[in-house]
Amino acid sequence: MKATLGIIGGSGVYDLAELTRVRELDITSPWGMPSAPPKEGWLGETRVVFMPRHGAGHRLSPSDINYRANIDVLKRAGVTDLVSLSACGSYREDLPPGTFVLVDQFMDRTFRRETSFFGAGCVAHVAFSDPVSPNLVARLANAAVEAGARHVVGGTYVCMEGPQFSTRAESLAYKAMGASVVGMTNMPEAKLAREAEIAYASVAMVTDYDAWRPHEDGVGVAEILEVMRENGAVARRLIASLAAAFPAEHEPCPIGSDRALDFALVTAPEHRDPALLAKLDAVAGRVLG
Ligand SMILES: CSC[C@H]1O[C@H](OP(=O)(O)O)[C@H](O)[C@@H]1O
Ligand SMILES: Nc1ncnc2[nH]cnc12
Repeated sequence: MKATLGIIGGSGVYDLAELTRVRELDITSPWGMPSAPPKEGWLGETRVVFMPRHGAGHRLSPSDINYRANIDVLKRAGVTDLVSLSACGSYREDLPPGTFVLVDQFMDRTFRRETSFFGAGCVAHVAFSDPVSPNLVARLANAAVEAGARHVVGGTYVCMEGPQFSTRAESLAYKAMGASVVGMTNMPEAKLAREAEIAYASVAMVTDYDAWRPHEDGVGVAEILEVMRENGAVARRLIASLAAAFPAEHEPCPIGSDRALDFALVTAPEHRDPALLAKLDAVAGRVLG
């Protein structure tokens, strides 16, 4: 299978100026409107499909993003490997603003989002103990070195609903729970990518220390925007390095992200809802035939 690298740009990353031969893809989704039409382009020999998570001009708040439509459209566009770029707050002194955390775990504290493509009429339970693709993380780590990005491999991203930032009590609680960073968008995005059999990894780019530190003002968006601009420039270099060394053929994921549906469907074929099956044509087409 040919590899296509998907990039979801978060706060501060609304396009990838380095893409060549760019064209907007006209893809509709049975799951509704994606944040923006996906853009196809090339970085060297690597086909890239880019989507700004919050839409043009940062129109959508984290709770209003149609994560299902975004992932479905990226699947239809042929994305095999997906990298999320996200701003985040830090819970560790050793992860100061400017650090890129290649997260390997998530905690989901969201409560106002559609979290699955599956449900009544076609129930599926995908494995999610290891939510990111180790291959992609290894490639991102190499790219981070080349791009001169301060980075760490591994970390736990807690996803809060937002859009307000955490209270100090919440911030201290997430830190005590073992979270490394906090953001508002990687859930359910990572879950949906797994259901769609797309290998996923997230670059969590620290912009602030959230609200847990004593004697410090809480987090404010003005400071975040400033750091975000600097992080965004480094992120673009990182993606260019990642693409430069990206394989032409999709590498099978060692933890099976790209075959997540092999044993996941539990609804008996005769009890499946044809209307839902029709909507699953892209996401689950490989196993539904
Ligand atoms: C503008 S700061 C808060 C905002 O930034 C992060 O978004 P993204 O993950 O898309 O970079 C965070 O999750 C909030 O949505
Ligand atoms: N402190 C924070 N909390 C939640 N999302 C964020 N995005 C950037 N900084 C954040």
